[in-house]
Amino acid sequence: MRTKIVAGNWKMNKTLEETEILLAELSAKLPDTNAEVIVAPTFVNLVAAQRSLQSSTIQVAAQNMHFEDSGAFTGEISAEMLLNIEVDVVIIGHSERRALFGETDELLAKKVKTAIDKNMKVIFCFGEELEERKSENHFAVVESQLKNALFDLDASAWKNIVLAYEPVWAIGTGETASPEQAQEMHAFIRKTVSEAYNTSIADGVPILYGGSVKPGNAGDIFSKPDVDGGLIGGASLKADDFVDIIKAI
Ligand SMILES: O=C(CO)COP(=O)(O)O
Repeated sequence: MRTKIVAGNWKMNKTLEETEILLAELSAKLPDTNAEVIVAPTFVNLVAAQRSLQSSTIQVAAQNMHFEDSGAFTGEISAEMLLNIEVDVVIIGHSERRALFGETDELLAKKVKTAIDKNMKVIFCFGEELEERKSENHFAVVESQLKNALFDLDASAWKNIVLAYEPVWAIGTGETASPEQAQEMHAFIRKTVSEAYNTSIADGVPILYGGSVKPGNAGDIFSKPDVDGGLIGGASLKADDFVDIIKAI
């Protein structure tokens, strides 16, 4: 049985006060669930989030990190700094980091390697753009994103990897991949991991779907056999919506 995960990527949203209010609400309303629940507030609010969630099962993740431990990297945050505040989950490779901040597969491979070396859990994001789907290149794009950033990892690393398939055309657009499109791609991803490693690694790795997941569509998407949960953007910023999505798993 694979781990089910519902993770909220808050992106560049919520002040300190808003973070504390949302987490208090979420903690109070969190349903009984076997799924892991993760929230990723912005860096400056991670310490407060950890404090607010001290007696909760909700885990805290960072949205990004640098691959070096320290040094002259203005504006960056290291794995060491995250671990020092007890954050051991990190989102790497989000399409906004790739598209808006120029993060390449090569850079992402370094970040993943550092996080894995430090025994952190990595939520690795990838997915095709609209043009790539229209030209039917989506499988090739996803395969190369996985290969370039992950397939040099030792087999033992995979116990700490979570994959998050986020088709760029579905992020923040209100347009979701259909449950069938998500299942088709997730099955392809699992096959690709199986060919690169083995079936036991492929069967064990949680694959999340992300892109306009809402309370109204979460149940259908999560019902697919290769969809192990979701990475939620906009709908994770409202406690009631996020709770309803958790209930749908
Ligand atoms: O990018 C996402 C999560 O990382 C998805 O964002 P939305 O749920 O707002 O489409």
